[in-house]
Amino acid sequence: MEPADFEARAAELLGAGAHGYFAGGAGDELTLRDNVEAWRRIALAPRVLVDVSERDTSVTVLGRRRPHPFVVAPMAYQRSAHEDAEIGTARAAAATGSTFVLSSQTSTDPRAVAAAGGAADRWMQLYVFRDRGLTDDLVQAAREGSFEALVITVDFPFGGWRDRDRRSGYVVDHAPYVQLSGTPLTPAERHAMHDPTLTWDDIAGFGEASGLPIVLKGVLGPADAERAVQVGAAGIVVSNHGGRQLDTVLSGAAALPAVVDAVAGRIDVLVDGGVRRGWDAAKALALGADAVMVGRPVLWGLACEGSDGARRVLEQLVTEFDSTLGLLGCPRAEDLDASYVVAPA
Ligand SMILES: Cc1cc2nc3c(=O)[nH]c(=O)nc-3n(C[C@H](O)[C@H](O)[C@H](O)COP(=O)(O)O)c2cc1C
Ligand SMILES: CCCCCCC(=O)C(=O)O
Repeated sequence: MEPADFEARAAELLGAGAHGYFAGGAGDELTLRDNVEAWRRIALAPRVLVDVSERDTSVTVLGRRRPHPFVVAPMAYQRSAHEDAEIGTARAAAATGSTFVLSSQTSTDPRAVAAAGGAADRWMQLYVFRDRGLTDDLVQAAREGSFEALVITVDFPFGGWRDRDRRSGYVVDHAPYVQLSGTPLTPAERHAMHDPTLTWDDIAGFGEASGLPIVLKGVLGPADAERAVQVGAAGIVVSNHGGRQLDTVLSGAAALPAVVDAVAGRIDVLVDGGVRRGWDAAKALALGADAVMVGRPVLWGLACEGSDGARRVLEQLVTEFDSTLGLLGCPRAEDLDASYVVAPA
């Protein structure tokens, strides 16, 4: 099976509830679809007669050189996709030189994920729960597991309106690491774990408590990007949470240029939502992103072939990205700029 077939095959393999949870978005899923379409609408503008015999796909993020710009997005409950779960995804990331972000709603103990990933790059995504003890435990696990950064997700004061989950009545089929009780929790109960009182005033405290750089995930506008700089974040992820929170918000691709302008190189900017092909990543870097996060495609690979499937998805993205640099006449990823794309008017 080709990685391109994983999405359809995963729909057959997974139960309707789990598949709807993984695939679905908020409301009418307009943003979910627009995330993918927005990258497709941006045209590439190649240069010719450039020596592209050697290419350099590497980028620098959080002060560290990385072999390519693909970061595995944090995704909850990966055991519902495949028994390899987060350990499988972390191994796939390590095998492909991808940075791996572990969700707060991991099915697997972060220390076990860290052990499986070895020396590979990994960040911990942090949800701030009403029960701060749960959040503190995750920060502690991040320190013990040598996670390099904390990715605080700021677009989830509570869960989005997700019709697929409401209709299916989906209940997570295993006990995640952060488990409030032995009883399986419905999505609504899980959504209610999140602390909706979280504000900008709280962010610096997480950096101080953890000693780790903070990346804020879920910023969509220049004013919030500026505030992220002011509170000392090391980076932001321009993201609408894969279209799962508020339907009809703008795509990461559309939001990116204004955020990049506002940040003006002071901190790193990542983007996610709808990145499906290597050339999508090239467009993101051309518009000023330092790296991209990829979500569902990795999950589909995991669901179909476990860790090997997730690895194959990432390998294909990296190969496509490398090929894009060559055919675009821009052999170094870090030389991509706005002259290589034509965005829709
Ligand atoms: C099933 C699923 C679970 C997710 N869980 C989390 C999570 O625990 N924390 C988080 O910050 N984002 C979470 N996200 C959002 C992703 O990190 C990312 O922003 C999004 O999936 C990117 O869009 P894409 O799937 O189109 O690549 C989740 C996304 C999916 C699809
Ligand atoms: C069922 C609620 C889980 C919330 C955490 C996972 C997440 O971010 C998501 O988008 O789903």
